[in-house]
Amino acid sequence: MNPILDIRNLTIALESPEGPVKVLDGFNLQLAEGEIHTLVGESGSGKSLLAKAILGFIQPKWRITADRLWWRQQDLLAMTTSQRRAITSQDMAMIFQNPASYLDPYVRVGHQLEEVMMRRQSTRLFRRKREQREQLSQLLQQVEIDDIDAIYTSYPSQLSDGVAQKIGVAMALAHRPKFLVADEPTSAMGPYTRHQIYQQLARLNRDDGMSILLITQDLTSMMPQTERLSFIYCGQLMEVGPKDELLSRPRHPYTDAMCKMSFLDQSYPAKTKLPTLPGAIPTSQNLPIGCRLGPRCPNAQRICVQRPELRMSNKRQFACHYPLGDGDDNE
Ligand SMILES: Nc1ncnc2c1ncn2[C@@H]1O[C@H](COP(=O)(O)OP(=O)(O)OP(=O)(O)O)[C@@H](O)[C@H]1O
Repeated sequence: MNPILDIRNLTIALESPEGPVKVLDGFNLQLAEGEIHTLVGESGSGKSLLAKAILGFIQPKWRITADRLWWRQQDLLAMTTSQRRAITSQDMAMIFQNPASYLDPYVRVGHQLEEVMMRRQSTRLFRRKREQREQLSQLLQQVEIDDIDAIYTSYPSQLSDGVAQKIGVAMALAHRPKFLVADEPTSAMGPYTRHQIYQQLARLNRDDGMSILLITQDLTSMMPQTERLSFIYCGQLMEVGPKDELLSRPRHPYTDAMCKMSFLDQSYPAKTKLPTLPGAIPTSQNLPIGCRLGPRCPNAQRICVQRPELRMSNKRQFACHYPLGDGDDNE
């Protein structure tokens, strides 16, 4: 695979009163051209920070290091801010988790959408206002917004969370990006609308070759079209590989737990105690040493205070001293 996005050993350290905290700890991710990839991890595991690091939405006090943070073989960390911005605005887009973070509360939604189209598309396409309006209407229909006139004249505070999220999807897709990072893009939507939005993203993937990194807290909201999955826990990569292999035969105890928690492989009789990992996700001030899953892992032993190497097994990689199904390394 010649990845369009190649991330190796990415670490993001944030300042805290106790000193720098590695909220992302040596993370790896490779994305092939046209791939749909889902990143799964519980709240606070560093998914959004990873997305922001890829797109360059970085605060000056974050310390970011990596052996590689490459986009199409270009080193993003070696670029100036304006070089980076040019690549991001031309090739990439992000659907943010919280629409309020990118909608201006004082400006009508229609005006904000027009601004995005004007900024991101070639002006040649917008010789006439009518053309612009038509394209916007098409875009809004694609994200399942029917009452376009009403939405146009609304202020963000007048939108429901679901509609605001759809506007976020439309804004991200306006310039037909080559790479989309979708951070829980449908969390405020019902299952039918989620399905429609995922269909639309899959269409753009098929027709335009748009690569997609979908971010989610649990497997029930992943895109069904996902080809590969990555599991992240407390900033560390646990396992990555083809979706079907990981779901049918997880090697990492964390992948296994996430599958069971998402009820993917079992149906539970009424009143059965649901499977969860013991304990709670640690705060960033109390991160365990070595494998950060250690204190919650059913397989953990003393050696787990040492960080396990990422092991390669056929098309998957996992970081665990005591993986499930050991002896399967020749799968
Ligand atoms: N700007 C920031 N300043 C300080 N700490 C931050 C900042 N952004 C995130 N964090 C911390 O970094 C860790 C990872 O946060 P992040 O938002 O990436 O998690 P996440 O996996 O996206 O969670 P969620 O699924 O709830 O959005 C958390 O402990 C969070 O509190």
